[in-house]
Parts: sequence; structure tokens; C-alpha cells
Amino acid sequence: MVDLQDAQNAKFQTLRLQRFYLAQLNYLITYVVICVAWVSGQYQGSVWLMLSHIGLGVSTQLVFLALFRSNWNLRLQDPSMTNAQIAVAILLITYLLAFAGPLRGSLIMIYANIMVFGIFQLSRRDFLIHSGLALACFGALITIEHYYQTDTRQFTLNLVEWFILACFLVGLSMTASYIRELRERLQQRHNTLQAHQETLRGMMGQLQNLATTDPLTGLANRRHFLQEARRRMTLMRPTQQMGIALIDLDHFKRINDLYGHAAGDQVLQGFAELARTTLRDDDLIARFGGEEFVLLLGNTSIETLHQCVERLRQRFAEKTFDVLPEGVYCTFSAGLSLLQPEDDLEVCLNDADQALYLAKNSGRNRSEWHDPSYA
Ligand SMILES: Nc1nc2c(ncn2[C@@H]2O[C@H](COP(=O)(O)OP(=O)(O)OP(=O)(O)O)[C@@H](O)[C@H]2O)c(=O)[nH]1
Repeated sequence: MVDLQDAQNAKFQTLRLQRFYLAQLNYLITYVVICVAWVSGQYQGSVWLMLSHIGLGVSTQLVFLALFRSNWNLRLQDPSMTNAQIAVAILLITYLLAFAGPLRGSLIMIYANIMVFGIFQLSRRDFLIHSGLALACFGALITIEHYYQTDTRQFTLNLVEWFILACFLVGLSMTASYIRELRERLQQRHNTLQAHQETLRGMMGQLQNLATTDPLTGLANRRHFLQEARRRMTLMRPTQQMGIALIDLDHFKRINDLYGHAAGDQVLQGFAELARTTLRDDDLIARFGGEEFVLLLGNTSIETLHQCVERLRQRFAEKTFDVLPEGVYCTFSAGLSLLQPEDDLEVCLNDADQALYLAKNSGRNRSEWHDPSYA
């Protein structure tokens, strides 16, 4: 569970870094624009001023990179640091606009470009706050210029630009919150679909269980046994053989008649539990019907199969049941046969049934193996 959480965190951190690198591409483009403006003589400042934009941009971004790389951002409520990154970019672009001269009109739209960065992340409120910050910064710039008479452009033009910027930022805020809502709705639908998928998977599992399991004992049912036995036969090597044991509880009708059907059920469950704990995990045990069970042992000999069934038979014969009076024990008889890769499963089960018949006729509480000469 913790590993899953860690993997999720690492995935999100990678996404944050990818988004950060994408923002760096925009910074790079802006550096190029600054250089072009300076080379073309449109930049209103010295080379040192021009370089200060790039220096400030690079150093602030290095701080963000260090925060991401050291995972320090994970301590924050918003580890993507979107608000901080946008606020820094707005301040940097305002600083650039102060020296952009006649290019200011075209560069002003970088504010909108910065806001697009938060389109999937920010709430409408955050968007409006950042729009307000951009307008306040740009407003302060033109006011200061006007106050100190450093304005080389008309104040009215500046005001119109501010107004155009305000209109676009409001429009962008609306579009962004609409996109965000759409995204949230999609996310919700995705979550609902995932929940449905989980439920369906659970139901499929339950159906699969119902179709393959005997409800009383929890063992595989007859259908599943036959399917699984056939599947295992296809995986056998030519020299291998599997062992089959048909097991039938002795005089089980008496248990039902004397102690009740519920007691009979408990005996069946007790046998299933004992078989599960006595046999190996890869041995297949199934309830074949009524008080009859079947075992399938992989890659075995008649001796091993016999030993295995005898061990189970002895343990069952000694097993006590709460529902039965003291001194009352149950037994079973078993018929054994071997299954080769080329054999017919039905024929092999029939052989085991004949051996079981022999065991019953020979006094019960015993196991017999199929003798081909016996008919
Ligand atoms: N309690 C209970 N009894 C079951 C269940 N399925 C079958 N039986 C009973 O198992 C008994 C099987 O009886 P028989 O086929 O006559 O065999 P038996 O009494 O075991 O005698 P032998 O097999 O000859 O030793 C019947 O009384 C069935 O009603 C079950 O799920 N629960």
C-alpha cells in the first residue's frame, strides 16, 4: 500500500517536473525575444539591463528547480507551486515591459501566456487573483512612468493597452475555469467508471467462484474438476502420470438419519477441511457430488497415490466431530487409478469408480486401486 503511494507520488513529481521544463521553454523563447529586441535597437536600456532580465529569469527558475529536485515542494499544500511560479513570471515580465518601449504592445500578451500555464491547475479565484496581480503590476508601471514623466509613449495608449489586457485576462479566466470544470467532470466520470469496473470485476470473481466452487465445502465442484483435470492433462509430459482417487464416505446416510442433515453437512465440511490441510497445494480436490469426492495428484505413482489417500483415510477415521456423539467416527472408501497423457479422463474415472466399488464390497474404510483384470 505504501509502495503504491510512493509510486503515485513519484509519478506526480515527474509530471510536475515535465510541466516545469515546458515553462522553461517559454522562458527560453522570451530570452530570445529580449535579445532580438536589443539587437534591433528596440530595447530601451543598456546591455547590463538587458542581461539582468535573463539573469533574474535563470536564477529564479534555478530556485524552483532546486525545490522540485530536493522534493521540498512536497511539503507544500500545492506541491506544483503553480501560484508561486505564475506570480514570479508576472513580476519578471512587468520588469521586462518597463524597458520594452514600442514593443510593449505586443509583449503585453505574455501575461496571458503565463496564465495559460495554470489552466488545468488553478481555481477561478486563483485565476482572478493572478489576473489582478498582472493588471496591478502593469497599472503600477504605467502610473510610475506617468508620474516621473519617463513615459516615452502616450499615457492614453498605455491606458488602452491596460484595458485590452484586462478584457483578455477576464475572458481567459472564464475560459480557464470552464476548462477546469470540464476536466473535473471528466475526472468524476473516469472515477465512476473505475468504480463500476471494480464492482464488475468483483461480481465476475463471485460468479466465477459460484460456477467453480461447491458452496457447502468450498472445494472445487465437479465441473471445475473436469475442466482443470483436462487442462492439466494437456500439460503432462509423455512419461508422466497423474493419480485419481474417488472417495466416498461410508454409510453416510446413517449419519444423516441418526444425527440429522445439519450434522451430515458438518461431516462433509470436516472432511473437506481435513483434505485441504493434508494434501499439497497443487493437488486438486473436488466434491464430485453428495458424499463423494475426487482427488487429482500430479506426477505420481500408484504407491505415492496410495500412501497419500491412506494418510487421509487414517486421519479422517480418527477425526472427532462436535455434532457426533463421543465414540462415533466416520470413514471413507477410495478407488484409485492412474491417468496417462493419452488416456480418456472419463474412462479413468470409471476405473477409479470400479476400484471404489471393490473397496466398498471389501468391507469399506479402505482404498483399492484399479486392477485392469477386474471387471
Ligand atoms: N447432509 C448431507 N447429506 C447429503 C448431502 N449430499 C448427499 N447426502 C446424503 O448422502 C447419503 C448418501 O447415501 P448413500 O448413497 O446411500 O450411501 P451411503 O449411506 O454413504 O452408503 P455407502 O456409500 O454404501 O457407504 C444420502 O442420504 C444423501 O441424502 C449433503 O450435501 N448434505
